[in-house]
Amino acid sequence: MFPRMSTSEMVGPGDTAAAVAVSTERLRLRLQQEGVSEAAIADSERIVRTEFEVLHKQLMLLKQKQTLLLDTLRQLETEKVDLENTLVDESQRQSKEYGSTSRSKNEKYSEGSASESDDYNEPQDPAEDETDDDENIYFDTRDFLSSSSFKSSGSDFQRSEAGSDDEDDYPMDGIDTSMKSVGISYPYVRRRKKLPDPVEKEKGVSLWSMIKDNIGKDLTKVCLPVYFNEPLSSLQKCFEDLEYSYLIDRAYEWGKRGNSLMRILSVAAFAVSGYASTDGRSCKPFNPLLGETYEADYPDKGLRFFSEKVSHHPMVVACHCEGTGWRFWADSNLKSKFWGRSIQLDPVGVLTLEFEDGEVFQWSKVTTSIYNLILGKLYCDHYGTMRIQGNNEYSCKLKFKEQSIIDRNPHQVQGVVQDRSGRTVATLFGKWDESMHYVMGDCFGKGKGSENLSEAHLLWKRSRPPKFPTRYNFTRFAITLNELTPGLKEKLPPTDSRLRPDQRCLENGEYERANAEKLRLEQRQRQARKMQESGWKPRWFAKDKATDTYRYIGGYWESREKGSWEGCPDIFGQVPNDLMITD
Ligand SMILES: CC(C)CCC[C@@H](C)[C@H]1CC[C@H]2[C@@H]3CC=C4C[C@@H](O)CC[C@]4(C)[C@H]3CC[C@]12C
Repeated sequence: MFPRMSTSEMVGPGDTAAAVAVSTERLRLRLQQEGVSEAAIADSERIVRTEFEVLHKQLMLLKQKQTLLLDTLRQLETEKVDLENTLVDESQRQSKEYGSTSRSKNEKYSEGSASESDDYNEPQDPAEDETDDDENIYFDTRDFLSSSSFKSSGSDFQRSEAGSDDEDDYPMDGIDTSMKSVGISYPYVRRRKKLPDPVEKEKGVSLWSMIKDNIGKDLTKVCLPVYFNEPLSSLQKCFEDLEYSYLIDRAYEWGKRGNSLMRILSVAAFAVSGYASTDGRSCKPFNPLLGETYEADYPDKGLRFFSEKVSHHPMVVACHCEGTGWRFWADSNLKSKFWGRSIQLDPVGVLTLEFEDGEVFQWSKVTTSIYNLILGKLYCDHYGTMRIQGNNEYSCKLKFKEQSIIDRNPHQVQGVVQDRSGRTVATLFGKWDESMHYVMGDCFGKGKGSENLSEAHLLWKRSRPPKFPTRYNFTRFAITLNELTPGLKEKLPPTDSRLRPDQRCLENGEYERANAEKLRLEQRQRQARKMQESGWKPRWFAKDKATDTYRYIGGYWESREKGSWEGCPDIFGQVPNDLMITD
């Protein structure tokens, strides 16, 4: 950040004579021409030399001062970042210590003063300024969750902690009893619980050392060595958003029973739940090659998912998922901004969830920022407003609170469900990395007390961390995504992410080979722009002109059935000579 000075440049005043040689030759000649005496000439020479020395000393002193100043600045910068990290670590540690704090009821809700929240009742205006009032409307969920009133009603909140390994996928604790039958008919599928043990020992490389050479470039296009990657592609990462698909199953069931409020509440919980897997993850997913695909056939979740990289410039990934009684699709493109010590990612694109009965919900993702690129532990946060627009009675507005460095209680999400007249019928609150609850009515509205918060009902709770932790901080679900389950390899098209060699090598911990393969594929990928310009089209998606989004055109699972993958290029293989770029 600051120009470093080499020690040889930092010459002290004592070195002046050695460092500078002033020539008085021309002066002497000139004075001789004038017939000045030798004594006067020698005198003049001495005067010039001493004056110059004084000047030089002053210059050196200034230079030294500048160096010191730069060092102090550098030191301060380091200390500032350290301090920020300590604060963040400390607040995270504190927020983990549930139950250790017990505050009085009055104190408990003091941060959630009732008066500011009437902005929820305003008609929805996309241009409205959302940040101004954000600071005040969040009450402390941590304190609420540790309150005795809540503990009694949610006594089984902790229960799944001790549960057996497999019941985790479908947690029932705290959920309406009538919903317990949803999804129980899905078959059991055996999936792996750990990643392969690494073959090689990994080397540490500093991220900053990589970034500093690439300042000013688009960071998504910077080629980083494989150590910064996790063994998943962005296509597979899309599927991570569906980890808690049982919330959509419940939403479907609620709607079928005529309870559209519970339907939208479950959909809202689903929209938040997708963020839980980003907690503690600090590696980059693989950037898929143009035309790369990923399928996830998960009968154990009652769904099948499919995604394809549909554009390289800009990078767009499209996905389509068919569940039991619903369909979900999205295309996403990230706009990134580099802020020096952090990167801001703004997802562009709409997520759509359509139920068999015709009810449709649409929403967009909030902003994600990645912090501590230079120093400290990398972490990400999500913030902004998410609006879930329904085509029926209700819509929902969720606010993801931006974390500040002194935040005792980060990752908070709060929201309201409103009917068509704009009346708030239910309130949601929780944390994107923990759980979401709802309360009937408008409990943050004007003049409302927060007493009814003790009536909160659990909508979603994050699954337990895996039994075998990975260096990538994968969730149990993420661990299963790149698995080649028995018989699957033979059914996959040659474009599936699971067959990408560098990613497979990384998963196996063969870092050297992974790096070599990554370089080779990146070289290949350079033709992507050319391919796109010369009319390349995605194989399974097409752009819908009316909505400007990519929609699945169908046929993937049918081709898979037949095992015919004509028109699916061998994107991971060697580049045929006629396609090589020679420039
Ligand atoms: C500079 C590099 C090495 C470090 C950054 C790596 C990690 C933290 C970054 C790289 C890509 C990022 C993901 C890209 C896209 C999305 C979709 C968005 O809707 C939620 C966040 C999420 C899921 C991001 C989370 C953070 C992420 C995983």
